[in-house]
Amino acid sequence: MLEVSLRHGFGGFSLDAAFTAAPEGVTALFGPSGCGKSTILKAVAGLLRPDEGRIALDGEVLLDTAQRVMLPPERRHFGLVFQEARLFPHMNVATNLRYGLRRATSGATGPSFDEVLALLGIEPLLDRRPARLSGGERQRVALGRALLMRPRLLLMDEPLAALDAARRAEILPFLARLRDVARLPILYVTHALDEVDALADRLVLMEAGKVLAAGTVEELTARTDLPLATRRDAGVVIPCIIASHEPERGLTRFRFAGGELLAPLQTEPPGTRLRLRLRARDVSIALAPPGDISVQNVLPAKLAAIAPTGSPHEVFLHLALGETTMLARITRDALDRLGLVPGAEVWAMIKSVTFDHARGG
Ligand SMILES: Nc1ncnc2c1ncn2[C@@H]1O[C@H](COP(=O)(O)OP(=O)(O)OP(=O)(O)O)[C@@H](O)[C@H]1O
Repeated sequence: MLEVSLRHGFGGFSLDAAFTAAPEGVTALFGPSGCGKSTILKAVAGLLRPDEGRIALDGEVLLDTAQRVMLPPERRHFGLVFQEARLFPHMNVATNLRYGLRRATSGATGPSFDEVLALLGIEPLLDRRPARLSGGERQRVALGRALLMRPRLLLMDEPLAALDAARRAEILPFLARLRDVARLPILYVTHALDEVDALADRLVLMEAGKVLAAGTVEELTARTDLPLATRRDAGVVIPCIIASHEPERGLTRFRFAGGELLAPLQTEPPGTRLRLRLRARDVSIALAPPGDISVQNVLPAKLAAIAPTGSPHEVFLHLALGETTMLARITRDALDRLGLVPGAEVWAMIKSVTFDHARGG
């Protein structure tokens, strides 16, 4: 486990943040520009000495300002990936990757050279120089080089921010595979919610140098008291599994901890784990199961709580479907017309669902 506790000041900005990251999987530092995400990453990497702080990985202290301990970056054995790939321009891809292998942490295990090539799909690029690669290809090579150093932790600072939408979509599945295969803690800085949906297991929500909340993506997206809830795409992210395909209807059936959902036909085989984002604006409520409607997904739910949205005319409903919480955003007028009160048994009608990438079998 990575434990981070930091205080640092730059002129008008002060950082005061503490959080932990799980031994495996992606912990995303998420928040608006200037909230201190990169400063945290630099301190964890050993590139910045904070005014005060303590950082430990699996119990080993890397920084403790009170004890005057600060391990230099090279002794931390962390892999770093930035917005721009920072490859050696005069070396081809193969040589850039072998550089990573030469710097590998001695005694550490990890994917082999060939496994990294296959994982990131970079075998066809081996003879090329970085100038002849697309932005997405360069980032895949940078990831490969970082992975071949057999790091104990991967630090990624907005690795997709410099790419256009098409390149981002191309590289996200590679990052998801890397997360599933690498068995490392990954600290991932981003201000893009689609990257959080696709990659993050845990979320550290930041604002103005402070940690607002930390927890699993499922927990935090189900809260209505955080800035996440003010976004147009606010809504819960829920883990689910492909139960079956119904190709003649063009549908795939998903199972989650609160029931089943139908969505447009997917290509992954049954058994594949995915996460769905159910936007609160796409969930509406009925008191009785409606007939003759186009909405595919109508599920029984219990109204657990009613919460403000920040708009005087709309409210959030926290809906309990078995173990799963869903959010609906409806008008106050609808709330009054239906006479909804906590405890009410309702039907949740889900107009659409959006997907992230496969989550490792
Ligand atoms: N070396 C520095 N000297 C002075 N101020 C700095 C320095 N580095 C960062 N800052 C300031 O500290 C604050 C936090 O910066 P930081 O880069 O950590 O934010 P961020 O959340 O990563 O932002 P972004 O998403 O835009 O990269 C900002 O106000 C920034 O201007």
